[in-house]
Amino acid sequence: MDLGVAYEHHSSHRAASEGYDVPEGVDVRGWYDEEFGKILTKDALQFVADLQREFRSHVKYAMECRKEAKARYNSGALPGFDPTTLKIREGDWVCTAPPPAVADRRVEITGPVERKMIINALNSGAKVFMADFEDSLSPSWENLMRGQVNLKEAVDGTISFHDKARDKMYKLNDQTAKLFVRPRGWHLPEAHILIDGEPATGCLVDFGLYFYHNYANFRETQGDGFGPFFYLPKMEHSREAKIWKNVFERAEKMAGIERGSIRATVLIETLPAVFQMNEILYELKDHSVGLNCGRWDYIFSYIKTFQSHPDRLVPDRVQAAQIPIRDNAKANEMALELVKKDKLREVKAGHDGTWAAHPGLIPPILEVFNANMGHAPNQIQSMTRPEAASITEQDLLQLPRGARTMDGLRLNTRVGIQYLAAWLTGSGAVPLYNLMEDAATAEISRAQNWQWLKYRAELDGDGLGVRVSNELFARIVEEEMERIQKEVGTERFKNGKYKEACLIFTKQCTANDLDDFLTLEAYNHIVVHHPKGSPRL
Ligand SMILES: CC(=O)SCCNC(=O)CCNC(=O)[C@H](O)C(C)(C)COP(=O)(O)OP(=O)(O)OC[C@H]1O[C@@H](n2cnc3c(N)ncnc32)[C@H](O)[C@@H]1OP(=O)(O)O
Ligand SMILES: O=CC(=O)O
Ligand SMILES: [Mg+2]
Repeated sequence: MDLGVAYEHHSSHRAASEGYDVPEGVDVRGWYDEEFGKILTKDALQFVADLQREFRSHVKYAMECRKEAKARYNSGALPGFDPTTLKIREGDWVCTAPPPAVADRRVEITGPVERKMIINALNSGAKVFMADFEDSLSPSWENLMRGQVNLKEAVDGTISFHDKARDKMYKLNDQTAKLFVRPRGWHLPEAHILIDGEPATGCLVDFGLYFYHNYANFRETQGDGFGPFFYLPKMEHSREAKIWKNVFERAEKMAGIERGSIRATVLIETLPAVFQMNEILYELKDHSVGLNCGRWDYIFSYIKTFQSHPDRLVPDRVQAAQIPIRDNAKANEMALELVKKDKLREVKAGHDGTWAAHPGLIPPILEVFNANMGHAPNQIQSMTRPEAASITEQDLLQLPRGARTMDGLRLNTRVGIQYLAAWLTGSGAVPLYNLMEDAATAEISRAQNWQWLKYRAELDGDGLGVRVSNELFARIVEEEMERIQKEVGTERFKNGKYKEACLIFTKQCTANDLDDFLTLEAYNHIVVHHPKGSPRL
């Protein structure tokens, strides 16, 4: 496997072999840092290696199954309910009750595992904080390992941060949000940790290190005897949930804690998973704390699943997630109104809670949920949805409606390149044009451009009925790069990774076949192996 990784000397970092004490078969290729060494202990790495060895063939098989499903969709099939699991969909079973610590989750804040953000999020007044190794984190060695250090201190309650420029100290309040951790999706490798000569599975590293170091403290101080708690992203089938169930049970056994202690909320954010919700819950039923929807990845997955279905071209993505607009009171008011409308729809549809990408959104969201949920901690018992039983495959596969415009193509390109440039330099979530952009929204930009190029989509709204072509796209890329340079300034443009981002983004938009994930290729550009004794993979 050639990951095309870079080999660099980090003058401030010592060789891995000088520091990390690794178990048999484990090779840490990321640089050595004393703080990271407290996470990458021999015992913790042994636990990760045990998980990897026990589950790697299951993960490989699940990824092969994804490929087979993709081949079926590419030859015209539509996703649908699996007739062989009808019994599960119609069966009389329930998931275990939510642990008391997280019975009320009416507003949850999300954000990367960055030190200041973790403290701000835990102090934000939200019921839950989802600390993210996924959509909002660029998975560099630095970010991942620093993130583990930060989370350990957060669970210990000792985390602090000094903003030197503002001489401001950050520390935890007495009352904090309950912590959930979102590991990476099953598809991403962790190229800085080799196990038996192969890159480890990214999410097993995220989960394994976090669980190993925090389960005991978490259960004592945060989970009322349960936990730790997780969010599970980007799954496409219940067999992937089953791997998580087995991983959880393996971890519970290692820790000597009761089965069902670890709890997880699954994000339904791929089109195939929409037809697997019961099956996913069934697999995880003793470890479940419900489902949530990931709308941005869902849109991306819709495009990806229907990549060979030109009758399903999607309209302009229009916008990503709202965040407050600081310098324009009127625009801010309008943004908050949009957020409230969106959240009202969710609470009325029976959601027990919702996500906020920024602390400034918590008060308006709480207002909507409090007004509609009253004093009940959730709507599990009170909300009945009789019509849910009659939802058909057709309902879940409606054709997209809406306009495709030149502005949409331009915005996808401008935002996609800027996001990727930020990601390559270590930022996985960025505010762009007053919206929150992360890996999922960037995937929409990239996949939508690909789809429109592939099928020479006709763009409305320009009055000329222009069709998207490689020539048109090349011109747009050039113009949008000029615009980006003007907006960010020549110096930042020159020193940033805009050109590298542009190359990766345009290559993927114009590829003959749609790459499965933008971040899978981009990852090769951020892997930095310590050179000592490391032959090319
Ligand atoms: C599709 C999905 O998967 S959604 C989930 C994944 N995405 C995310 O979680 C994105 C989360 N949001 C963010 O990362 C940030 O809000 C951004 C990057 C979009 C904007 O961040 P900033 O530019 O720092 O925003 P802004 O300057 O308005 O921040 C004001 C304050 O709020 C804090 N803040 C902003 N967002 C968050 C957050 N999500 N969690 C905690 N604190 C936050 C900032 O740290 C800053 O704190 P300070 O006043 O102490 O310095
Ligand atoms: O993870 C959330 C999403 O919308 O994607
Ligand atoms: Mg997502």
